[in-house]
Amino acid sequence: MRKPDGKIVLLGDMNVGKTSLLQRYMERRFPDTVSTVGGAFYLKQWRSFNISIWDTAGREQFHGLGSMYCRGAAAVILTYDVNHPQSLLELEDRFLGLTETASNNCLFAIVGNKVDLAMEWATEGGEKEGEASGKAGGCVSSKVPKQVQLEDAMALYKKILKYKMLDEREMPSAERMCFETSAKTGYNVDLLFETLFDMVVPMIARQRAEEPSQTVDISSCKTPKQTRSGCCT
Ligand SMILES: Nc1nc2c(ncn2[C@@H]2O[C@H](COP(=O)(O)OP(=O)(O)OP(=O)(O)O)[C@@H](O)[C@H]2O)c(=O)[nH]1
Ligand SMILES: [Mg+2]
Repeated sequence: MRKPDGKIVLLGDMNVGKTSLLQRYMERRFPDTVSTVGGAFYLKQWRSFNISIWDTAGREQFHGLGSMYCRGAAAVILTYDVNHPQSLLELEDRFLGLTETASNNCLFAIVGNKVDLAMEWATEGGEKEGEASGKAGGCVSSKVPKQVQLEDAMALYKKILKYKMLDEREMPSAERMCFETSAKTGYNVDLLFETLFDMVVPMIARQRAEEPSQTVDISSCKTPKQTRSGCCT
């Protein structure tokens, strides 16, 4: 199997839905999940590139592994639960530091999952969206007001660019990189992953073009002169 050309990593607190998002996208379903131990990855072919998408454990006890999974990552998906403000704070307090090992021009997406549980989603017609994918989000009465607004995620995105000393003018806008999703209904899940694939592939192609070619052009090598004793110099 060819080494993946690029890597995307999902980070975030336990229970925010990292595994569910990845399984919704790769397996087109919303299965029961158990809390992730360590990490696992899927391989996705996008155009002519192989992208590995790494799911990581949010539990504190696996925290140290996060920077290993982030090594060389082209994009990091920082995931929170729109119904739990603490899960957004954790991204800055606990997870951002793990991304030091990611590539210098690593992209950051901020993803607020479980939007189907938020009241606004139901009234903004998200309910219909849920029905479209055959999974209505349930009656409005079971909803709670969304606790984390998209503006909060965009503010964090801008903070991350500053923290990484990246020029906002050269990076994708916060509007483009902040998503609200539901792994349960599928809402915005394809949009999230495929937006990132489309952004990561040109970066990989550029990186490949800049790498010294692995093959040696022997035609340019001079033929070694033979000494009297028959050794080459
Ligand atoms: N309603 C709803 N439930 C979700 C959604 N995504 C995940 N869940 C549920 O939330 C729980 C945790 O989901 P996981 O995908 O295991 O969360 P995780 O972030 O991978 O958790 P760790 O592996 O412990 O880090 C499970 O019961 C999921 O079914 C969603 O979009 N909407
Ligand atoms: Mg998981």
